[in-house]
Amino acid sequence: MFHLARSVYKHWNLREQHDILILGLDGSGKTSFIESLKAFLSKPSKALSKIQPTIGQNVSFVSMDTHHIWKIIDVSGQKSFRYLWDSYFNKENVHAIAYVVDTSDPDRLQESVNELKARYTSNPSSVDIPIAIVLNKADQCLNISSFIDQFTELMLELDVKRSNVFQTTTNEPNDLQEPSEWLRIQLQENKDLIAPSYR
Ligand SMILES: Nc1nc2c(ncn2[C@@H]2O[C@H](COP(=O)(O)OP(=O)(O)OP(=O)(O)O)[C@@H](O)[C@H]2O)c(=O)[nH]1
Ligand SMILES: [Mg+2]
Repeated sequence: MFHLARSVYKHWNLREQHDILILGLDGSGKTSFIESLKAFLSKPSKALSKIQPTIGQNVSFVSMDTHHIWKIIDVSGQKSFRYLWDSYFNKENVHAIAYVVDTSDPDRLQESVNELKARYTSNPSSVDIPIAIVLNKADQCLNISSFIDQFTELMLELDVKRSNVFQTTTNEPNDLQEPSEWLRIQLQENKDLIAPSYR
């Protein structure tokens, strides 16, 4: 009886963990996006002005509620670290992706599209991973439609099952509501394809 009660108690206390991969070119605003998400969720967060370019990768854990935790993997976008993207861009390793794009720099739009496309080409089953395309630096964007068109076309061309496009400015934490809520729903609805881990 004691053992039964203990296992019920243990099961009740287990939390669902989802691993969220944050990718995008250097300087697109990935680390700012993560810190802004923490601020939106009223968690301790770093001042955006103190963020330095990421060297390699950083992992942080964010409690979403009493039963759900996100392991957020922030990988550097610098060219010399992009080889690291490949080790995560795989449905065995992540439950969802946020792909952050700097919309203040149209000259790098094609590079951003090409880097994402290349990951799907080498890992075709990644189309099962929900992906939020985060069109960031909306405060400095002059022509958002070319970004929306290119990424929407890419998602259709690759037949990605669950994708959506969002516009954000990282010093507006409320901008994080829509992408985080969308990801939360996708993670639950996609459980049959990519099961969470428990901790
Ligand atoms: N105007 C504006 N600047 C932003 C926004 N988000 C981030 N930035 C700035 O963009 C620069 C790069 O931000 P990071 O968050 O370090 O970018 P990153 O993608 O993590 O870069 P790496 O770690 O080098 O891959 C910083 O100066 C940020 O303050 C935004 O929404 N609007
Ligand atoms: Mg960074």
